[in-house]
Amino acid sequence: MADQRKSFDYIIIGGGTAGLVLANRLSEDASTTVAVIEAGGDPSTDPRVIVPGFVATALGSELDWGFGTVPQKQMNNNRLGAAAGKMLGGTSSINFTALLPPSASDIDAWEKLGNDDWNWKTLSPYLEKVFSLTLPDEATAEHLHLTWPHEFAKGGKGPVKASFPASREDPMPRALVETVEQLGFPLTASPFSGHSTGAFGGILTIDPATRTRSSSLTAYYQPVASRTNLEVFTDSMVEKIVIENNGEDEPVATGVKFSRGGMSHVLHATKEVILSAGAFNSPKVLELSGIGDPKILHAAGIDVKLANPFVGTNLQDHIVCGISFEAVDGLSTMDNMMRKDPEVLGKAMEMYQQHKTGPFSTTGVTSFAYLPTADFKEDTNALNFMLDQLKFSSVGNHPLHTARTENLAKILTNADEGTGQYMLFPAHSQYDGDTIIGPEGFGGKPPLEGNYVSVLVGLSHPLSTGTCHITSSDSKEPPEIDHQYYSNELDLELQARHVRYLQKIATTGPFGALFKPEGRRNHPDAFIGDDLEKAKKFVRESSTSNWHSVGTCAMAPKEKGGVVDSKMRVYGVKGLRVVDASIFPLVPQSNTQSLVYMVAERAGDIIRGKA
Ligand SMILES: Cc1cc2nc3c(=O)[nH]c(=O)nc-3n(C[C@H](O)[C@H](O)[C@H](O)COP(=O)(O)OP(=O)(O)OC[C@H]3O[C@@H](n4cnc5c(N)ncnc54)[C@H](O)[C@@H]3O)c2cc1C
Repeated sequence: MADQRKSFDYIIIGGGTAGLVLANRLSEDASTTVAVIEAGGDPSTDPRVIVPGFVATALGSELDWGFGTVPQKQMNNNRLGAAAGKMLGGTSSINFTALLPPSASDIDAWEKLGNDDWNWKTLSPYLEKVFSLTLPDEATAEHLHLTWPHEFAKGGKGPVKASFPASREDPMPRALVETVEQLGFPLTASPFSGHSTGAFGGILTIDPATRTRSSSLTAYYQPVASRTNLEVFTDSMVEKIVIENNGEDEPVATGVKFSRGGMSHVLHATKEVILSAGAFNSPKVLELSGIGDPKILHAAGIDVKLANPFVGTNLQDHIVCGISFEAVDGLSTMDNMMRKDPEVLGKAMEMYQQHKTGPFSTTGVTSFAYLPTADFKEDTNALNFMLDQLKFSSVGNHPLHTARTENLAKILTNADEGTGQYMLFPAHSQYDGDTIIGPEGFGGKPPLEGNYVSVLVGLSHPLSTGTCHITSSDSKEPPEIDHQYYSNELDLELQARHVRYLQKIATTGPFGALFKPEGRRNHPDAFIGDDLEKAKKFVRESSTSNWHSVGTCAMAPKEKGGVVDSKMRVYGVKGLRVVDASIFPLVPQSNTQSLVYMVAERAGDIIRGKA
């Protein structure tokens, strides 16, 4: 044990993205004692975490919980990877570093469903509190058409450092922006404004000075690690929250039981236990502690302390599918890196070590677009049909389904809102079959021959929801994860339309000029043409997780499937909050790390009575 102290004001379960933000903020007051209990280790000196381009080597290793879904019925029974970081920094230490803030209307929808004060106005100031953004030099900014980030760059003073990965030598990001503009979708506003559609050069949470990963570990923990009122217990697996009935009207969370080095320990919390174990492990810890659906708890042999059938439900993710298009000769892609060509890897290492440039200085993703469903722009019949189907789809498998369909209907009828998030990755990608990343590494499948650029699209507002539950009382056993991707047919319909549209993007304007007209693609079924049914077939067989799982301890009124209230307090238990991606009631358009940081900062203010 780091110390002999056994009692703390706050005990945070999970030193991940949200957990370390809270650890920092709550321990600002030197008279408040804070403990963090983290299952993984401290990767502060691990190159797999520090060097952005090594990200693929961390996936599937001991730094990753290595979860996967059960076979997905609507996806040819494929089992999809469900990676999550297991170390200080959590998933912010293993993610692809893309910084895409949420859209305002999606956050406002959280308030509309019954979470008072959770709207864009109250949440957006935290963007500047969390992130600081360094602009590239003028010539690169000009090359990338970067007119929009200046205001944010001026205001953002937060500890998580962000920068642009694209360089003037790379024609792809600029070409994508110009082509998407030509297709009628110019960038409407800054992606930091909450009201933006169109394409833009991507921002990554990479420190521009050192070209290393900026995470909750580097930004929120390392600078305050010497505080004597903050203790972090690594390699410590939480088994359960201690919940007592002290004769009060409600049970009280009084401490945390965890194992370390084969020994069991208990820490006592004088104020609160805060659960920040992530979208898969937070419901697991609640269930192991006797909070959840009595049927699930009984089957696992656990006594019920508090019945709530919604724990571990409402699991959402931005399911993603993409086409890799064969590049024209001479276009430099990352395919040789993916094939682990020793000469290419050696040169890349030299560039990184000597100049902090080259493929290892980035995670590879360079540009993005938030786009509406292009088909609906002209085909109002198709749009109206979709809207009608949404009305009939109002009975889903979770009470929040109505809020989800209402939000999607609003978005579909507003040309300024995206339904798909497009991403450019400068190499081939193949997602047919199972995509669980094992020790053999990322991708799993033999690399394709040739040079490719992948354009991927993630469904911004999925209607399908799934579950994440324990099947055993043993905390070492993984939870059973079942996203039930595409179980709502409208998800398939929308995704198929987006994926079909990728072909239009890859054959238009300057971006189209980067590909061989009759070139190869990542799968024989990726030659979709106009055929929507073909697109659906490809989507079913070749989609994978965008690693944005959220929602399993939803913040919502209890009757709407809530597990926590709008102050993130677990219903029916005193002294227990959940603060992490699991509380998102509706997954918003965004990459999830930005919102996890924002939510955690706001939670810190709520707990300290500042919000
Ligand atoms: C491979 C990958 C790539 C991604 N890429 C991006 C991206 O480019 N951009 C983006 O915005 N988002 C990305 N995401 C998503 C984003 O990073 C996550 O949504 C976010 O970091 C989750 O934060 P969290 O605090 O909810 O959970 P985490 O950061 O996962 O923190 C949970 C912590 O709790 C610990 N823990 C869990 N159970 C226990 C236990 N029983 N005892 C003790 N400790 C425990 C874990 O080890 C972990 O440290 C990616 C995710 C993955 C998996």
